[in-house]
Amino acid sequence: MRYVSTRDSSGGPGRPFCDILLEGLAPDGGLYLPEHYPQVDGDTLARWRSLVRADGYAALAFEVLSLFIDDIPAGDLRGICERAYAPHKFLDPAVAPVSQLSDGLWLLHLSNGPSAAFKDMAMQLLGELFEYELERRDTTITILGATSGDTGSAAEYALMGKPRVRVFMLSPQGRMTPFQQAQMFSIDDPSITNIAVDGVFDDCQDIVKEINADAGFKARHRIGAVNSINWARLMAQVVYYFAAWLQIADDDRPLSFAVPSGNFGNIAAGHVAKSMGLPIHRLILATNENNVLDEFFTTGVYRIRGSAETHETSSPSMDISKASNFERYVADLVGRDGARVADLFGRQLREEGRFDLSELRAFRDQLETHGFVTGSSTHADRLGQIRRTYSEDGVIIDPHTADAVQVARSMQVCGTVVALETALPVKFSGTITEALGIEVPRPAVFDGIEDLPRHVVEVACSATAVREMIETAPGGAVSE
Ligand SMILES: Cc1ncc(COP(=O)(O)O)c(C=O)c1O
Ligand SMILES: N[C@@H](CCOP(=O)(O)O)C(=O)O
Repeated sequence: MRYVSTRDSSGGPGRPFCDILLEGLAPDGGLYLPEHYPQVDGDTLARWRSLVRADGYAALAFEVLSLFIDDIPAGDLRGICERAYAPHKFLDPAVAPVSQLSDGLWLLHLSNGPSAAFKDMAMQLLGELFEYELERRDTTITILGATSGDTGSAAEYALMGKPRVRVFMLSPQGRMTPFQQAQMFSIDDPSITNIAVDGVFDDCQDIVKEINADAGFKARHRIGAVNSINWARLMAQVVYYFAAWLQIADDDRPLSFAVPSGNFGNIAAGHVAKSMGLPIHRLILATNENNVLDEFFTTGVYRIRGSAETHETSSPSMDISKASNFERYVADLVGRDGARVADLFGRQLREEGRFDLSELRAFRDQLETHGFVTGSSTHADRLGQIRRTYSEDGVIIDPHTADAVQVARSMQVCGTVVALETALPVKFSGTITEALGIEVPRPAVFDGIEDLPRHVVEVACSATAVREMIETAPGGAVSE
């Protein structure tokens, strides 16, 4: 499989997987996509159903990833998957189990990994892939990431102690929950630098993109990415849509997935799974009050918002108003026309802050072809769904999962619906206590993290300031 940038109109040959794994963002500012989505037929799905039952999640991951990666020998890739998805790393050895609520809605549990959020599902794999490829090339990488609360700790847990990796993680100062801050900032590792930026998540993400666009700096420091701008993140997330379907559907019937959405990574993986032939009826996209994506699917207009218009909500990890991965979906909508994507994302968004695809035939047909339906949720909705799910089923869901459950329950989608559970409630205990009046159970592994010393530096919202930090930190520039 070869990969091309969403903004590439050259028609030239694509790049191999391991190159784009390390590169993250394409040099033209676009995001990498596979040249085509590999197709999976009914016989393969039937074989995978037996496989996942007998051999578990890692075996399924190997099968799915083999369709996207042809530059790692099969035996090595199998080992990578087995290490990434070793059952002992997850609170449930099934890795991504499902359960059903009494109203019929299913939950896909994705937050049983080391950092208690769905990001672990991809980040554990990325940690293994980076280590493997850096050793094979005998080189190093400087990971520059942005987090609104969950990507950061998942990445740091996955990369901590890996000798060829340095991490610089930007987060919006004061906008993460006390638990999320404690999780990240308590990490005491000289190769990990937590940077609290005076801004919102989108500012952090913009800094990451600006620094990536500086080709000289990127090459000098071997800048790589762990955000979902890195295709490997999305690819890993595709696996659990298959895992859910294989666990729930015992025939060929389609399922719908309700996905709490911010940066459009999680649901983009669902779009890829559907495009590969997984029987998916609807992709139900749920936003919080920061509803740029809901607005797009309702009107055809994509209008990004600045920090002043980005609400601080009780599902804070989704306080995002510029959804990075949306570019991948738009590339599919415009038939992989790289020049058009470059114009929409590289020019129109920068100059006008918006673009309008309402007249595009593919947009008008998207319900038929791609199956997106959307809605948004409020603080009151979130509290209501947390209360309802607890009182009806004794299950505590986190506020982001509650956004998905709210939108799923408010829609008349026929057939079976699976809501993606994206974090453990302990990460957002304030909101849970507000809803239920109880303390949230805490896995023993997180006991006392708030009392540990904090390792974080505060910087102004500027790429220059971050560049300087990378430049002066130990293990700096690489000389060829
Ligand atoms: C807990 C949680 N749920 C949902 C999301 C939304 O996922 P995505 O950004 O991939 O749309 C995020 C992060 O953005 C998150 O951290
Ligand atoms: N919710 C994320 C935001 C970054 O998204 P990513 O999927 O692109 O890494 C977070 O918690 O950091």
